[in-house]
Amino acid sequence: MARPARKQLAQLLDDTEPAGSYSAELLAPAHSLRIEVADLGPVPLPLRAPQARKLISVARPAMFGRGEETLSDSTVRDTWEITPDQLTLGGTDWSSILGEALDELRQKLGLPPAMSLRAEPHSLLVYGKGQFFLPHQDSEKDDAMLGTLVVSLPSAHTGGELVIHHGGDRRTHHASRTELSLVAFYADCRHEVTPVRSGYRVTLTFNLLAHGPPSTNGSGPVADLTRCLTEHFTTPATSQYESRPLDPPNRLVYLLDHDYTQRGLCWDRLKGPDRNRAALLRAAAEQAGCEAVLALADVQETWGAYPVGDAAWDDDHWYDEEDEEGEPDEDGGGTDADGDYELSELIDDDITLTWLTRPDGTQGDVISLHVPEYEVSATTPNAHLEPYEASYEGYMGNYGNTLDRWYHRGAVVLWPQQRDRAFAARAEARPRHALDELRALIEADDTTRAGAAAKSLAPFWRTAVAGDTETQADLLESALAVAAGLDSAATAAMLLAPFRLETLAPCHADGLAAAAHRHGDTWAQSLIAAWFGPERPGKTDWTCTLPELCRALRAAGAASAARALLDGAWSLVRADLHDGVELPRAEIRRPRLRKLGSPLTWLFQAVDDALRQIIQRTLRECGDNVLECLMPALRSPDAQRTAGFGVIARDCAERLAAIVARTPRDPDDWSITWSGCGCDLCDVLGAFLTSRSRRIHEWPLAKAGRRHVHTRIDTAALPVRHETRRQGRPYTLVLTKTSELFTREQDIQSTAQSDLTWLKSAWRTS
Ligand SMILES: O=C(O)CCC(=O)C(=O)O
Ligand SMILES: [Fe+2]
Repeated sequence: MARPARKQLAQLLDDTEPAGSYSAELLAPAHSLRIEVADLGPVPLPLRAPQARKLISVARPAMFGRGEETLSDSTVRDTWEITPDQLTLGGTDWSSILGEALDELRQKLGLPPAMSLRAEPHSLLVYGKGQFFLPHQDSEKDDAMLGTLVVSLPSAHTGGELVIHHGGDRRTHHASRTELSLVAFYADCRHEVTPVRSGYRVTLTFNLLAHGPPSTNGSGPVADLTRCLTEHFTTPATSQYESRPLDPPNRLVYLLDHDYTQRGLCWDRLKGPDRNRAALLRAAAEQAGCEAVLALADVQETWGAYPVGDAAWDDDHWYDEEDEEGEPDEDGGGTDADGDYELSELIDDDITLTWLTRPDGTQGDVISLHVPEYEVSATTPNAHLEPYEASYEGYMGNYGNTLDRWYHRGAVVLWPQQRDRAFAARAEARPRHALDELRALIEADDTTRAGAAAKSLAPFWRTAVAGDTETQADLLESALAVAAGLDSAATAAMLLAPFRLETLAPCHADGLAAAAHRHGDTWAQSLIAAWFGPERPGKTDWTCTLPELCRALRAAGAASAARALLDGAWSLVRADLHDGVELPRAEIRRPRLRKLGSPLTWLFQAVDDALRQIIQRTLRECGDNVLECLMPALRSPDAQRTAGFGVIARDCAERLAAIVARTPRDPDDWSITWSGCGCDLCDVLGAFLTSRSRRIHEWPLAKAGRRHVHTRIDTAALPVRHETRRQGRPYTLVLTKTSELFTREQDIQSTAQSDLTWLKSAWRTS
């Protein structure tokens, strides 16, 4: 089979890669730089130990940044720092020498000539014996910041090497004894300073800032890339997980090699090879009629893996890094970058876009969009890059041992500009914008286009809208407005169906009413029925909005929508109530029924007369356990103000009076009403239970039979003790009716009596 276009495209971009590198080094004569430190004066170079000690006397322990904080922790970073305000850098030729050096470094980093680099002093660092800086990444303090420049001053020392990591590769830089050594590296490179073993290491660090016009048109094989894009967007996709061919993809996600911050992600500040590749892709996108934007991707890979020997990370790693050259090979096998695990096969990979810039490149949005593998293209496989996190799991069921690795990568995301396809591609990432665009079309009376665009959302709309209640709440109002403006009732229903009932609030009443007017009552009823479908809420808490929501719906002329919501809500509460009253165990049943008191109150406050009467009748028909729901509801602060509760109070009073009036059980009546499953064992058990006189039953019974009888007794919560006498064969099951048979009934009667007294005074029932 021909290679998919997205793979050809990745290959094309590989062939055109310029000779850029993630770090670059050069030397400059020591005399070109003159450093003056406040309170000390000029610092002669090469530096000697007494001078270094003087520097330390005006320095402070260096801090390091972690997230938003700046910390001082000598187990992470142990070095002395002099801040830029204490420094004056000069020398007759310094600015021209630095300018030339920066231009050479720019070239070595693969950046175009149109771009210029500027170095902004950050600090002067002095490392004495044993001092170091653990692996870290510098924070990008400025939008234009591209990386870091470290200028090591000539000074005799051993150890104290600057080690720069990128994509499984690392480079070690030793400072010169006689010259200035300049090392520049991109901001996404982890780097460290190994402990100084003797002497002093002194460095000047600079933020590297990039300036220059954005590169607009990439040279090279734009025509081939254009052909690949066209092919990608017109050929049915194939997925390793699906045998049937899919629709042609609506998106191509090309993964870049470097990681970027949200602020730092823009076309003219891409790093190393990313820059040229993105420019080529952008030019090809224009030719192929595609939109191209930048994005950030979170990538997770799961590999089959096993540890190699015992090469664990140990304290000596500072000194033996040359021995650890672990290169992953083409197919991903081989040793991982740490040299700790042998990778076997790639089990799974998962790519999520987390940030998407706007087509005009000005801003971006936080998104969470999963990208299927048939939309992904990358010249550099993840395995060739350095993960920001890795975790090894021992034996994992089907897969044996696994190694999970996580990467952050920049990405170029492309989609066909063709109207509806571009709309769909953008909408999946940003449903909010899709709704705004649809509203704008509707407001401009372009309902034909709005209809077609809205319809194109169908394949992914449910997933796109399936966020938390807050996300949904942000979308529902617009979705209702759009639905009300669409000609097609089916498309309007598709747009609204994925919202959940919990999201629906009184503020949505007007929107829902408008949509119901546009598409009819039956449409609204079946939409609401869909909200009560399999994805309906598991709990009934959301019903607290019903009184206000239904009042607002009626006021907006959508009484039938209100009724549909109430019918649905009542059927959920009714089902919970019926399940609840049947529970035999009081300790489980009581709290469940008590909790249903609130939804029932809200329903009463929301319903019309007809439904209220239906509910009252249903409650009347329930068994006496329904009191465990109704009495707490009648005692709630809202009860007196709730229409229809007077009738409930009267019904309860009648029910309670009947319970109080029951003749107490004869002291010699040990009969228990019960019915079993109809099997022979249940027949025997039933005969014993219903007998007035028998209290104890001794029953030789094998294990399976004993278990059946236990289960029957326990699930019905019968006042019967069951014990097994482990003598003879089979053992004997001894059943004993307990006095709870009497006390339970007495308790029910005395609770009923006190409830009745309270009802009579609080509700004036007679
Ligand atoms: O001293 C060095 O070479 C590097 C210091 C460093 O990494 C930093 O200041 O972030
Ligand atoms: Fe650093």
